[in-house]
Amino acid sequence: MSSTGLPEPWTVRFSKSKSRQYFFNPQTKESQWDEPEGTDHAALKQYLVDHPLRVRCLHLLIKHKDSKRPASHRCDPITISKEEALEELSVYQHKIEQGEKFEDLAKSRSDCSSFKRGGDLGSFASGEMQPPFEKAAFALKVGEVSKPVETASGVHIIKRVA
Ligand SMILES: Cn1nc(-c2ccccc2)cc1C(=O)N[C@H](Cc1nc2ccccc2[nH]1)C(=O)O
Repeated sequence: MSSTGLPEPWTVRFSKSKSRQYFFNPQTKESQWDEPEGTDHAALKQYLVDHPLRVRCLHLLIKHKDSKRPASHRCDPITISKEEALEELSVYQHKIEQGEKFEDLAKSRSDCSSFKRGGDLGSFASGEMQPPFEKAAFALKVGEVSKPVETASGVHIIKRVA
């Protein structure tokens, strides 16, 4: 039995087309919706808590002059330095710690086009976001807020919501 709770060599994957998880045997190339016979259901459940196939996050992005796309619905062009962006982000970090709603802060300040949805990026799997963002997002527990995260887009605060 592997740490997944699945009998070897079964793995668990996510079907984007069906928006549900499925099970795949890399030896036989079989795939199926149901858990394979002999699955330790409790161990599989815990594995998926510790290793989510997908996460859903909100984020607040502050771009700077060296961002890969230094443009925003808020103002063009963006001229602040990365240091100034980090300084401003720390103000929002404090507001979040003081209980201000993440969505409201993202709507008012985020330079990502997801601002209109309170920074909601929807759910995503590994491989869909820039690596530093993915690493930070998948390390969060549901409800947790990250420390500042730097990507080529700028500097972010991330909140995992599912
Ligand atoms: C990844 N993504 N999703 C949306 C989005 C999602 C839902 C609704 C509207 C927009 C926008 C983006 C996006 O790349 N936006 C970029 C900025 C950006 N760069 C990111 C890097 C990682 C995660 C989110 C990021 N957002 C932009 O507007 O210049």
